[in-house]
Amino acid sequence: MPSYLPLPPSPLSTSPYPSFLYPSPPPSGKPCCSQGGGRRHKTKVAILGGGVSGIASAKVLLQEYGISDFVILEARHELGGRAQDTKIGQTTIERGCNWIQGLGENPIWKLAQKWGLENVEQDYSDLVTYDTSGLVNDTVVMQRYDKLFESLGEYAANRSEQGRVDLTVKAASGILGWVPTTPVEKIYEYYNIDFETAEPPQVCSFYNALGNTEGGFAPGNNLVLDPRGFKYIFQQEAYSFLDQGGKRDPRVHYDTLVTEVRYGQEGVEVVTDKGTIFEADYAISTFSVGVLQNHDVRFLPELPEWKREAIYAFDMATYTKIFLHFPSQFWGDEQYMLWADPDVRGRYGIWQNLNAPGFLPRNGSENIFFVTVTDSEAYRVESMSDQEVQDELMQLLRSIYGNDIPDPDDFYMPRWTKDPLFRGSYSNWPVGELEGHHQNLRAPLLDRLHFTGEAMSAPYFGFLQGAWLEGESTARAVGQCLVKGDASCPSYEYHVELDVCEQPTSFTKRTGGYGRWPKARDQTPDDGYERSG
Ligand SMILES: Cc1cc2nc3c(=O)[nH]c(=O)nc-3n(C[C@H](O)[C@H](O)[C@H](O)COP(=O)(O)OP(=O)(O)OC[C@H]3O[C@@H](n4cnc5c(N)ncnc54)[C@H](O)[C@@H]3O)c2cc1C
Repeated sequence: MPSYLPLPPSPLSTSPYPSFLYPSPPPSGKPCCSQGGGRRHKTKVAILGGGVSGIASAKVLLQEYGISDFVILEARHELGGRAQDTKIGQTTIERGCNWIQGLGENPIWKLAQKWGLENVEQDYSDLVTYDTSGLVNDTVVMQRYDKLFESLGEYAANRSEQGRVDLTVKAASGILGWVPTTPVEKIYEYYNIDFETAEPPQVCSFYNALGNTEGGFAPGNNLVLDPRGFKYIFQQEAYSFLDQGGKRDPRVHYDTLVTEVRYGQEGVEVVTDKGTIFEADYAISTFSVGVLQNHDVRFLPELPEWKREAIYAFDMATYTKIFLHFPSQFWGDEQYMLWADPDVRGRYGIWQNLNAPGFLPRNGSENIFFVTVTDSEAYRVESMSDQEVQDELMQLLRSIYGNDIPDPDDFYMPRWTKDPLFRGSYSNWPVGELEGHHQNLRAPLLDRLHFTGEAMSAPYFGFLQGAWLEGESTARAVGQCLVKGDASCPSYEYHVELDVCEQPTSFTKRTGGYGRWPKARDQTPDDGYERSG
């Protein structure tokens, strides 16, 4: 048997809590319930999902271990996963990931350079704020928040060093004196926390969610503005090692939905919606934690309780960008406009100007203003029609910029939570998720069924680099088992039961300092009104 862990005991034998979903037949050597009359294909490794993690896994298997006998099973018509785009007017806009967050050694930055991806430096401090009274003097609030953010970093490090328990970001902020009460204070906090984590401070783990936005790499957040879309670099990278120009490599099965994964000590069987069964020595699941939480794929035997605990203890957050295309630009040149809603924190709060200097040309035909909503506001808009959302947005914009502004001539809003292939936009580390939970999230089952994807990356969860690096590292584990034999499989830590006293959380997860935000102004912008403080 592989040495990496004691065999997880049968879910039924360790846990009095099987889920009520389906009966769990006892695990045997063969993948559970090995039967079914569909077409059968044998392969060494079945990669489930062709997003960034799936591509990185395939590349490592092939280039580092010489394993060419793999398949990628992808439900969509193309590779890239959450790197996907559409057009508004004549402009390509990113439905999903938009920034390269962290430069230098960040593998995503390296791919961007390798494939010549067009991107522009983002300046989060280039902003104006409005509330119901008009343009707001926000300097004092910003300075206070920026100070708080610095102290939060130090406080987290000190607490963690002393072995003190994790808190929510809201609790930690409150302890340090930040209790936002005005709409401007609330939107500025939202800009610094929710706009990154896609969940509110009362949910986010102080130690783990408040990391470094550049993900430990050299500072810099660059916005991708490329007509070929962000996905271009991932697809090009895949095509560079796949056969037949990539797109037609028979190992990549597009439009193929995985419906069931049967795992045992000798291998894995993967059943698709086409009735085909892939018999693999190993499988690598790249499904988002949202997909795992929603039972979109049936696992047999049922995932053990410790695995389910890890899956449900983590969060799949929702971050929704709503794009409006106008015949002319009526907003300012700043990169950001913050709206401090008087009633609901974060409602249509963060606007981005795609016509800022250095972005799309000003006064051309492509005038794009887009707003981001998260969490409960994202769920709210997802349940509304496009027209209802557009009407609300236009009412707000007219209250800010006047009744004369034109109607949009194009509109686009994705619905990530409703999409069964994703069930949200990216993961977030909530308070209550222990390091041990996260180790359980990553741990393979019976050494045969591996789990990868952005959520499994402790330092870079949520980010593209998390997806890429985790895909690579999982493929290395599988490659080692295949090439050197089961006895050399790397070990993964996992815990059938988590004892809170033995599982302290710490603030060392995300390396690279605490410079995630704040979006402090380097200098006071010349925006035509007097600032105090
Ligand atoms: C709105 C939004 C904004 C974001 N912004 C940024 C950003 O600016 N910077 C950044 O670094 N990251 C950002 N991210 C996160 C980033 O996109 C993800 O971390 C990364 O793309 C995840 O890659 P993955 O391979 O782990 O997962 P995925 O991309 O989810 O790959 C999984 C694949 O599995 C497929 N699949 C799912 N179910 C099945 C099934 N049953 N059968 C077959 N195939 C299936 C899916 O189609 C998908 O292709 C953003 C994401 C979103 C949605």
